[in-house]
Amino acid sequence: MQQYNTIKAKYPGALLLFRVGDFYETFGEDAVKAAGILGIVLTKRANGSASHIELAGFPHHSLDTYLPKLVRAGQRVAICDQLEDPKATKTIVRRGVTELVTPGVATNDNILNQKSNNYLASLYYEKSSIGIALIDISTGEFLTAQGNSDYIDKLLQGFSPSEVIFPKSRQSEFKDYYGDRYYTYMLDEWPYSGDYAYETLLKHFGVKSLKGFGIDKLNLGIVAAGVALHYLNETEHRNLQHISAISRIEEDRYLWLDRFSVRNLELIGSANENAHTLVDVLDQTCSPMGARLLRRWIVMPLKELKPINDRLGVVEYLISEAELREELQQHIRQIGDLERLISKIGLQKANPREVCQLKKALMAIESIKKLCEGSGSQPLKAISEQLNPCTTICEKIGRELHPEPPVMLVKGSVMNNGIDAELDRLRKIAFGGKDYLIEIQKREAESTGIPSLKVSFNNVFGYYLEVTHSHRDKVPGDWIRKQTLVNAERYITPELKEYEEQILGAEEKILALETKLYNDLLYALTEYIKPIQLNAQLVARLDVLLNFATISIKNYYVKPEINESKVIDIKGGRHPVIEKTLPQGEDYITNDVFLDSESQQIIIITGPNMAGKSALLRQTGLIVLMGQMGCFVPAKSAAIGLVDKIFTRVGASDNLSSGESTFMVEMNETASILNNLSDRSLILLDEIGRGTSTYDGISIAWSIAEYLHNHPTAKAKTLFATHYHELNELSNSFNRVKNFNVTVKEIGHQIIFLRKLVPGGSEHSFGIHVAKLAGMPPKVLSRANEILKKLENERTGGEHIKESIRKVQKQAVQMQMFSIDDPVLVKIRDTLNNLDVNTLTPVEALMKLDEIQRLIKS
Ligand SMILES: Nc1ncnc2c1ncn2[C@@H]1O[C@H](COP(=O)(O)OP(=O)(O)OP(=O)(O)O)[C@@H](O)[C@H]1O
Repeated sequence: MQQYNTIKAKYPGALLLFRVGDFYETFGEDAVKAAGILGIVLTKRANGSASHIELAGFPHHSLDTYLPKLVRAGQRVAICDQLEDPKATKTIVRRGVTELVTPGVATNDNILNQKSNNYLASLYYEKSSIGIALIDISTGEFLTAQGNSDYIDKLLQGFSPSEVIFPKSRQSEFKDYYGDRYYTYMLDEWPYSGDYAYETLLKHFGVKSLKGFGIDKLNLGIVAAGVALHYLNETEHRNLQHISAISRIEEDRYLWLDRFSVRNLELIGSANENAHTLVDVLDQTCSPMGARLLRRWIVMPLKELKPINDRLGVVEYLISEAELREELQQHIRQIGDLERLISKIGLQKANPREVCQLKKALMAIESIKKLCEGSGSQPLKAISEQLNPCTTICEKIGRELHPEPPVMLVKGSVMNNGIDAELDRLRKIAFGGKDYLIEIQKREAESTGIPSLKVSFNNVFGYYLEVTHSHRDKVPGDWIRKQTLVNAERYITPELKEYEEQILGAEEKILALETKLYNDLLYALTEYIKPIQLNAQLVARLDVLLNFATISIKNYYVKPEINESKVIDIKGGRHPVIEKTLPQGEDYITNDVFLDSESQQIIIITGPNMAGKSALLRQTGLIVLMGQMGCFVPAKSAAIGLVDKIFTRVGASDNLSSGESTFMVEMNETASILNNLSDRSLILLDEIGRGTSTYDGISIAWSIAEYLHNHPTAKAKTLFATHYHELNELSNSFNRVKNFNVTVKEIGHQIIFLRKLVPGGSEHSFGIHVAKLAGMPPKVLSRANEILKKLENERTGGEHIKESIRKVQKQAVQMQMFSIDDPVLVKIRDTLNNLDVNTLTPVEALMKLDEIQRLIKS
């Protein structure tokens, strides 16, 4: 217990699994927790003279079953092993923690999800900027970036780390922003010193500067990255050769999706667990690496023409080459999770069967290389050139490793015959010895005249000769009797014992020698980590492109035309996810959407509840996003002028289920769009302003639309779905605002959703009709209809608001005219422009303010 307590104290906050013989034991509070989580028996054992301590344990070979359960329950688990052979020591066996497994630092296949990365995020705060590093120890990826809290939040959303670490001093800041969204761990301040983190990185990569990685200017990112490595070291992960590079997340290369877009467009996850997401529809990859890369491409589409067109070109080629496509996919299926496999080699944790899989993967890569080489596509040829089947090491594995090795080394027969003379000799003794025993049996049976004589083995006294009682008197005098059974007796002889020793000794030596030879092979493999990692990346890329081709054929997608214009022209567009989930027999109604910065910048979409407004907004976002990912799109045709940012906002009550959005939050977030607009942005606003009273809502929605229209530089393309048909008035005063509505047909008291987008506004919301669809009692419905009629008759509703709006509009126009070149405003602007804020004292600032105020009053 003394040894236990010393080790336990070194890992505060971790649940310690303490190896005792064949068991992992937990004690005290840990035992109570483990018993609860794992459903194992909690017992007590005497601890010193008076007290007792709780105890719960499980057999060591069940670690793979129990460890994931503990980690998934949010525990940090320190695995404490016996570090020497108990037989070789007379005192207490030496023990130490060999791994600290946390949700974000895991290599066990049972903890990891094949199709997603398992990132650890490390954050470092400095004033209003944050540095971030993302590391996946299971794949070797290591990325860094820095920026404001919006950017960092968006990265966290996109990469969804399993654990976030940050300095203790930022606890409240982090909690205020994220609540309990992430599993977190807080570190002391000291590792965050710039020098320490920088040195840690230099040492890890064995370099003199970080320039080669292109991150030398990211001073905050460097601290976060250094601390991430420090944390891996603290959690006893020291063989990190597979983390061979770090790269900058190049913000400017990717289409910016604000964090709401990742969620609202339901790209890789949804607030509603049962909802289908884009990735569910798009993912038919053949390898885990491909599946993971696809997720990355979905949240980080491109925004430069050339790489997008390169991807689209390969997809188009692969669509036309069915045979090549199928052959490539067959080979990719053979490769398995090469990326995680090579990481295990880096961590020196790969088992013999995994090394055998590596050989198969490399052989498949050789075939893929040939197929791509012989293809008629330049980008595929380029992939072929970079693929490296690592023939030398592949042959070495084939020569040295048994073709079908067991998972565990202890089972023996891992290494081939003929690679080590000593191993061959020992095997002859161990296995040939058994033949010899049969010979002894035959010889003794003949010489003693006991035909039923048997040589057998048990754990108590090893090899023995068994004689039935009826032949007892034929037993020679030099045999030593060991055991008497009901109808037989067991004997040993000196000859038998001598052979036994040789055989058992040989088996032990074989295990030791095989272990050494196997470890030598593993070590030799570490030389190949980099080329194999590159292979894994290239295969992932190929897999995703093949996947795009496959699903484009299956789902009737077309090649989009991506261009440098500022026009989005989608004909016959569909929502890729909804079209897959419609009841049988129901067709998705296609729609055209045209947006540009000249004549149709903002479309106000009205229509009854359930008409398909949100679907239309989202499908437009998704089509743009898919096109810029390099995938074909669900439409008849799509010409997309490059989009650099997609912003999405959904009115407060749509988000209520996730408990996140209040009207206030909605407004804050909308403000952030308005401050980050560009000429190539696409904005999807879904019932903004509906979380408040009609008047407030309309006023806010109105002013946002007006702002977007009148923005001096950024004519951001906007789809604005709303229930407030009063907003149709906007088109009267703003020439780039156009009204559309999603049609329905009224037949008597019924409405039929036609779901077609047509020009023009709509007059009602049909909310009461939807209430009927939802099964509201008829009494409530008829009363609602009555009240509606009354309100409409009194004209206190729509018309009243519209009149007020018209007045506001007139004022706005007057204000604008007033502001164009008013000399007072010009003067104020010049005064402000001439200020040097850096040198201004507070008193001077006040005086300037006073001056400006007087100007206005004058
Ligand atoms: N073009 C379409 N073709 C077929 N079905 C559609 C189409 N658009 C939408 N739908 C179906 O109609 C449902 C409602 O659509 P959506 O949520 O877009 O309506 P909405 O107009 O935004 O309604 P609300 O105003 O109540 O939010 C969708 O879940 C989908 O099943």
